[in-house]
Amino acid sequence: MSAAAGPQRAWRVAPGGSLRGELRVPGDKSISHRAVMLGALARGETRITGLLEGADVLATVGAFRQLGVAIEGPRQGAATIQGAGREGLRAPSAPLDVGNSGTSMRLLAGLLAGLPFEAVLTGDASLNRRPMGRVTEPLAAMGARIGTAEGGTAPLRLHAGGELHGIDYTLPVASAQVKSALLLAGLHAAGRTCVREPAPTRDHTERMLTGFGYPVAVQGRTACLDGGGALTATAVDVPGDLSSAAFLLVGASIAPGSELVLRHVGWNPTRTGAVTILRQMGADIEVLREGETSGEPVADLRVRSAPLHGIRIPEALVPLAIDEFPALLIAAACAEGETLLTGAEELRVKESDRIAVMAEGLRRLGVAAEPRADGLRLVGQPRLAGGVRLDSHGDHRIAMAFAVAALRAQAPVQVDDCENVGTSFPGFVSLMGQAGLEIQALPAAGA
Ligand SMILES: O=C(O)C1=C[C@@H](OP(=O)(O)O)[C@@H](O)[C@H](O)C1
Ligand SMILES: C=C(OP(=O)(O)O)C(=O)O
Repeated sequence: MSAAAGPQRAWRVAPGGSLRGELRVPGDKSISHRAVMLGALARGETRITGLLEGADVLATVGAFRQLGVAIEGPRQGAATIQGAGREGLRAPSAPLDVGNSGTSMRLLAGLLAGLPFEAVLTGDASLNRRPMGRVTEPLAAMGARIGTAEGGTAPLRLHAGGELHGIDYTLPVASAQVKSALLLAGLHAAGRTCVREPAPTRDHTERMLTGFGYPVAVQGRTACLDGGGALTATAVDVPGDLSSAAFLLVGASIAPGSELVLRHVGWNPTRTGAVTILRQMGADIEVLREGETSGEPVADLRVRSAPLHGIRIPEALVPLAIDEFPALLIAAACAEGETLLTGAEELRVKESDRIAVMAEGLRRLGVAAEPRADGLRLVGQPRLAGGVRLDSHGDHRIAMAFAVAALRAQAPVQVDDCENVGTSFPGFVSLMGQAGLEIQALPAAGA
């Protein structure tokens, strides 16, 4: 856990105010995980800059150290990995505990499947409740032997051996984690592995494999690779995380008098759904400069407050904004009229049931929110209730979304169970403080 997230368990967030300034958010979590993984699998020295030093990425780093990979850092976003190829991985002497991180667990399941030694992947109570059959079943079809807990959840026991063979697999859910797990397994499978997705999802694995010199054939929604090749170490610069930037984009949009510039944010089109949705609601978000770093698009963004109106969120945008819904629902809560989210049942199996937990918090904030099996309907309010206590259920994104809601509340908002903010956004409290949102750490949830 980062020092910035600290040991505090609850926050008291001051109401009102505006967000102003020029900021840089921490590195992209998805790209950081992949940089560590591919660096560990490659031959030679991979230097990473801009790496997210959040607990989730540190869990991936820790897992590779247990597998015998020499990793220096991370320090101020810089890390150096001495990769010795997949053959260089060694049997871990204890279970690989990846904490709260679904990305670590699912991608490692693919990457480690079929190795000549046994490894156990486990996590915290939240992660060990999340569905893993979506990766273990197709991996078994490739020849992997993986034991799960009852109900297909973690801990996952990856048995030694089991020669892998390629697969042509159509994903039943739009999931970049499942796609990535199968492509990583495909690297060491005999023959060709093809993954077909029902809707586009983040393509960082495909891009980064190409950057490490491993050819991936992408045609429409199908990605294929041939097993048996090698990755070559390279340098990776990780851009800022648009999923973290989303809290600032929403906060500045809803707080009158705000203006923020966010520098060097990842601007991959498979991740920009939240900005498209906010713009459809009337948000004033401008792209100041576009570029590219390590094969990933980046941009500087300017956001100014603007009157928002409710919308029917297009279902095609849901996978492109999947982690941003806690923040987007706060924008909707402050928008005029009704917002309808559908096609988002995946939100029920994240770090918490994000539909149920957001609906509960929104109702406490005075917003009529009706959860549905696959989404939520709500009617926005000109002012949110204050003096309320909101439970994030240990979900980092929910805790940050509720904190941002205070910008439109009439009295302070208390957010409970905030430790996990350090999994994806270490330094959230101080960065928001710099921008103008005052968050006071309370010693414990009951304080
Ligand atoms: O591949 C990734 O890095 C991620 C994919 C998404 O999960 P799903 O693939 O389960 O939708 C997302 O929610 C997660 O935060 C990161
Ligand atoms: C769902 C998330 O992450 P993960 O699946 O890696 O736990 C997230 O960061 O919102």
